[in-house]
Amino acid sequence: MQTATDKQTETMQLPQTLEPRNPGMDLDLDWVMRATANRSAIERRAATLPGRRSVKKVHQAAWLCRAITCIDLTTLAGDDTVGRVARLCAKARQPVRADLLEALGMEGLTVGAVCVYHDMVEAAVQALNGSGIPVAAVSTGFPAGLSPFHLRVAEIEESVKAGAAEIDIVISRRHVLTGNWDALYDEMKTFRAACGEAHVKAILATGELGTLQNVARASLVCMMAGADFIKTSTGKESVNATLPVSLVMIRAIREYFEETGYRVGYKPAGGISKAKDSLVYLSLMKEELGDRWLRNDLFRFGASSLLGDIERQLEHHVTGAYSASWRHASG
Ligand SMILES: O=C[C@H](O)COP(=O)(O)O
Repeated sequence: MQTATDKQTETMQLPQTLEPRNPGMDLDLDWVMRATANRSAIERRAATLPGRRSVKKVHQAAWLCRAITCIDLTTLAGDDTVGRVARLCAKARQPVRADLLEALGMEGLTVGAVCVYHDMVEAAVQALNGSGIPVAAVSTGFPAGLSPFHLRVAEIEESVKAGAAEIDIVISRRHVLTGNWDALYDEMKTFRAACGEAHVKAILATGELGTLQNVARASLVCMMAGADFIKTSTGKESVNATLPVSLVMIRAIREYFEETGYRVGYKPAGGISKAKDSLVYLSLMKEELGDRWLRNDLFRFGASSLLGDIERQLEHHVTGAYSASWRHASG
């Protein structure tokens, strides 16, 4: 008989490439200026999310495995070394202990990508050779994005040359804060072109954009300029991924899809370290955008420590030893 995990696994044969691409469009300033965000309504809706039973217990292990496939396993530290990146890549190839994966019928499971600074791209590409796991490089003067423009463009080109298949660019927050949407569009379009065949994620650094309305408008402008993903944060701002910001960005993605027919991906990043939070995000994607956005070509977590907690929770699922806090959180 087919188990719930089997059913989930069927739809978990995930593409490792990000299709279809968003070609972008001309900047539509009227549309951008129409975008608003009602903070209190957004916050009320966001507040209901974590308390709800987001995923039935019988499906939790399969959903946690799905969350793993959506992780951009990240190290972005000044003291990164080739050795640390090699260890991270080994974890990316086999994110959970083999006996747990076997017990769950999830052999062959990998994370979505490995995310590093430019200098570590080559080491990651080598360590992931043959695995099909792409390397994502943070770029354009990450995290502040304040280096000379031509150097930011050159950094993208260097990372692509070194083998990065995905580029996580940071936008100039000042363009948003001053309402200079033309400048943001041109910047994003130039970054997009420099990526060539590599997919581009636009990091909005939402914690520095002032208002949810700015988040909505910046999301639209980056999608119009051809972003394949929009991403909340670098992980280095004082406020990173939050549920209210996620709702605003996800709804911008929905609006863009309804208007253009192109699907843009979503990547919440920074401070997501608990398995139960990953389930809240997956439920949010399912409720707001539908099942298509539950695959890793359209959804990623930017996270350095989420995998460890998911592995612990999967162990509890396999051994039947749920922690009291997990039981409480998941109903
Ligand atoms: O893009 C990924 C973030 O930098 C990771 O942030 P984190 O270390 O808080 O998980």
